[in-house]
Amino acid sequence: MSCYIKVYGRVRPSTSSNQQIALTVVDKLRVKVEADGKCEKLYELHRIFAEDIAQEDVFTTAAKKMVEECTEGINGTIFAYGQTGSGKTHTMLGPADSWSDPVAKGLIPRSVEHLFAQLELKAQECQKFSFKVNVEFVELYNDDIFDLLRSDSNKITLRDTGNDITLVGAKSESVDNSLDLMHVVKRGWQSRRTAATAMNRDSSRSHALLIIKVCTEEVTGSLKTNRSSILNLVDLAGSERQSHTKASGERLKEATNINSSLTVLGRCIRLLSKPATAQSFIPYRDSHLTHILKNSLGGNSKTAVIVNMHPDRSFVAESSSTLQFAEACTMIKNRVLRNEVMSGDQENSYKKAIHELRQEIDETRAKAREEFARRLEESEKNYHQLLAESTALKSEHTELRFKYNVGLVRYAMEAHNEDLPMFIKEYVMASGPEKEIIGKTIALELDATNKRCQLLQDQRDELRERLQQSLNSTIPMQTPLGKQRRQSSRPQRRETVYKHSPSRLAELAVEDDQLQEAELRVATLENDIQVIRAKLEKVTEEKFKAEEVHADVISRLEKKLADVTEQLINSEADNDELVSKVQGSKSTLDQLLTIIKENERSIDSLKKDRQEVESQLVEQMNEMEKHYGSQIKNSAEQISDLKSRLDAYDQKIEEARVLRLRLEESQNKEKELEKMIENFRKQHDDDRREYREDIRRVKANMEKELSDQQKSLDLLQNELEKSVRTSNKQKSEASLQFEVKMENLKKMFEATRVSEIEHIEEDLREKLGSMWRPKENAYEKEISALKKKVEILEKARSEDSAIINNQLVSGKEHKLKYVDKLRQEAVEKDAKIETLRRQLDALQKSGQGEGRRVLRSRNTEGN
Ligand SMILES: Nc1ncnc2c1ncn2[C@@H]1O[C@H](COP(=O)(O)OP(=O)(O)OP(=O)(O)O)[C@@H](O)[C@H]1O
Repeated sequence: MSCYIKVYGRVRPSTSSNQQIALTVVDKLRVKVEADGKCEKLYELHRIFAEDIAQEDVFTTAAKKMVEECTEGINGTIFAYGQTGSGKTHTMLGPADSWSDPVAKGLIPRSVEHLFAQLELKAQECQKFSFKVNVEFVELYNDDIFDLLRSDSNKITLRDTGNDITLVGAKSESVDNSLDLMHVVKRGWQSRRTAATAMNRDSSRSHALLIIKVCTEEVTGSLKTNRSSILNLVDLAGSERQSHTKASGERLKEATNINSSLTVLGRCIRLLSKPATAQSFIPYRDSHLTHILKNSLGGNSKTAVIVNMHPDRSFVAESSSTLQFAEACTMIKNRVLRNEVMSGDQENSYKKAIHELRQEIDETRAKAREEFARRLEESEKNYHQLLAESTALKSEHTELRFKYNVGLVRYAMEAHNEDLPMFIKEYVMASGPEKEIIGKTIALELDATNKRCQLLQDQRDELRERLQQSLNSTIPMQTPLGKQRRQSSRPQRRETVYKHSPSRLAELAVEDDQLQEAELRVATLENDIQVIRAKLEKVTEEKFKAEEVHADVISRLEKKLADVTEQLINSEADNDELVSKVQGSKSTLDQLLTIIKENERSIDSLKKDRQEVESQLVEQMNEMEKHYGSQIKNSAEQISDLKSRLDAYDQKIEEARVLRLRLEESQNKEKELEKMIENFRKQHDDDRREYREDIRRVKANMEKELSDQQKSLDLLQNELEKSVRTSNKQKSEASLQFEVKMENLKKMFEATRVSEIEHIEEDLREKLGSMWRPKENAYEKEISALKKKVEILEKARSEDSAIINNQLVSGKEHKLKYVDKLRQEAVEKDAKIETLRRQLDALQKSGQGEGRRVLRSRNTEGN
C-alpha cells in the first residue's frame, strides 16, 4: 500500500502585537503568509493547527491512528520540524514537567499511553496475544549518534541492511507499561543537549530520536501471527539560519552541523517529492539523520510531519521556508507494508490467506456488481420516470396549448376581431415587458370593443327616441280618437268650407289633397314605421340577442380569458415547473450520467484493481508456489532432516540425560567414596596414631621390660650365651622367616598390584569401551584392594611386631637392634603405604586419563 506523507502545520502563539503578525490561519487547511505587507502566499497542507489548538486535538489528528496501526505491524514516524522556538518540543513533549498533565502533555506521552492502552485491549480481546515493547533513545549531535540511555558517552554506529537500519551499540530497554516507558524517556531527555540561543532560552542543539519497537504474537487456532513495528518520534533541532541564532564558537559549530543535516533532509525531500521517474539517487547516507529516517522518507513507514511556525513578522522568511519544506513533503509517497509473519501450519495458513483473499475479491466484485446493477437500475428507473413525467407534462402542455388556441379561435370568431387572437397568441408566446405591452393592447382592444358596443347602444337609443318623436307626432292621426277628430272635423270643415268661401273651399280642397297626400305619406310612413318598427324590433331583438350573445360571449370569453389566463399562469407555472423539472431532470440526468460515468469509471478502476489484484494474486500465488513450493519442499526435507536430527538429538539428549544421571550418581558415589576415603584416612590416621601409641606403649613396655630384663640380665647372663646361640639361630630363622614373609608380602603385593592393575585396566577398558562407566566400582575395587593391602601390611606389621616381641623376649641387644631394624622396616612400610595412598589419591583425582597414565606407569613399573 502506498500513501503520501501527512503534513500538518502548527502556528504557535505570537509574542508581538497584531501589526507584527505575518502568518494568518485562513481555515483548517490553509495558512497565509504576508511577506512585506503586499505579497501574500497561500499554503495548503493536510491540516493547519491554529495557535489555540489543544494538544489533544494535535495528537488525535496527527498520531492516534498511526499509533494504533503500530500494534498491527505498521511502522510509523512522526517528526517535528521548524525553526528554534517555534514549538517543536512543545508539540512533541509539551511544556517542561507537563508529562502527566492531561491538558498540556505533548504527543510523545499521549502516544505512549495510547500504545499500551491498545496493546492491553488486544490482550484482553484475544486470549493468546502477547506483546513486547523495547525502547531506544538517541540524539544526533554534530552528526554523531549518542545513546541517551547510557551514562557513558560512547558513540553509536549505524548498520544498514537494506531493509532495516539498526543502531549498533544503542541500549535497548524492555518496558512493560507506559509509566516505565515515560521514565525511560524522562531519563533520556535529561541527557539531551540544549543551550540558550538568541532565539530560544532552552534551545535543542541535537535531533532527538525516540525509537519504540513493538513485537506482538497472536495465536488463532493453528495459525501464529508475529507482527513487529517501529514507532519513531523525532524532535528535530531548529531549522533557522545561522545568522539568526547569533551563534559563535561551539554553538556555531552545532548550528553548522544542524544546518548541514537539515540541508540533506531538505535535499532528500526535494528529490523524493519529484515524480518517481525524475527521482535519481536519494542521498540518504549524506547525513545520519536522513540515513536513520530512510524508511520514513519514501520507505516502509507511515509518516507524519508537523511543521511548527512562529507567526511574527520577524520570522517570516523562516516560516516561508518551513512551509515550502512542508509543501514538498506532501508530495512524498511511502510504500507501507505490514511487518507480519505467519507460522504454524504454514502451507495451510497461506492457502487459507489466499482463500480469504480470493473470497474477499469475490465479495468485493459481487458487491461492486450488485451496487452497479442497483445504481444502474435506479438511474434507469429515474430516467424512465422522468421521461414519463416529461412526456405527460409535454402532452398536458400541448393539450393546454390546444385548448388555449381553440379558445382563441372561438373568441376571434365570436368577437369578430381578427387582431385579438394574434395578440393573444403573441401574448401567450411573449414574455417579460413584451407580454405586458401585448396585454395592454388586448385591454385597449377590449375597451374599444366595449366602446363600439356602447356606441351601438347609443345609436339604438337615439333611434328609439327619434321613433318615439315621430310616433308622438303621428299618434293623433293614427289613434282612433285622432281619426274621429279628423273625420268629424272634415265635414265640419267641409261644412265650414261650403259655408265659407270658394277660395276657402279651394284651400280646403288643397288642404284636403295635402291631407290625403299626408295621409298617404303617413300611411306609407306608418307602413315604413311598421316595417322599421318590425325591423327595429327585429334589430332590437337581434341587438338584444346579439348583446346577450355578445355579453354571453364576452362573459364567456372573459371567463375563458380568465381561465386561459389562469391556465396560462398555471401553464406558465407548469411550464416553469416543467422547465425546472426538465432542468432538474436534466441535471438529475446529468448527475445520473456522471454517476453512471463515475460508476463506470469506478467499475473500470475496480476492474483494473481486480485485474491488478488478480494478476498480483496470480503472481503472488505463482511466486508463492514457486517460492514456497520449493521452500515447502525444502522445508519438508529440512523438517524431515530436522526431525531425524531431532530424533538423534533426542536420543543423544536421552543418552546425555542417562549419562548425566550416571555422572550425577557417580559423582554422588564419588563424593561418598571421598567421604569414605576421608573416613578411612581418618580412621587410618587414628589407627596409625593408635599404632604409634601402641609402638610407644610397646616401646615403653619394652623399655620397662628391658629395664626389668636389665635387672634380670645378670640373672640371665648365664643363660645369655645359650640364648645368644638360640637367638642367633632364631635370628637366622626369623630373618629367614622375615625374608620369606617379605617374599610372600612382595608376592602378595605383586599379586595385589597385578590384580589392581588388571582391575584398573578392566575398568579403564570398560570406561573407554562404553564411554562412561561408574568409577565407584574401580574405586571400590581399588579401595578394597588397598584395604586388603593395608590389612596385609598391617598383618605383616603385627606379625613383625610379634616377631619383634619374640625377638625382644629372646635377646636384649640383639633384640633391640632387631627391633630398631624392624622399626625401620615398619617406617619404610609406612612410607610405602603412604606412597600407595598418595597414588590412590592421585588416581582418584586424575580419573580416566590419570588412570591410563597410572596404568602405563605401573605397566612400565611392572615391566
Ligand atoms: N503552541 C504553543 N502554545 C503555547 N506555547 C508554546 C507553543 N509553542 C511553543 N510555545 C512556547 O514557546 C517556547 C519555545 O518552544 P519550544 O521549546 O517547544 O521550541 P522548539 O521549536 O522546540 O525550539 P528548539 O528548536 O530551540 O528546541 C516554549 O516556552 C514553549 O512553551
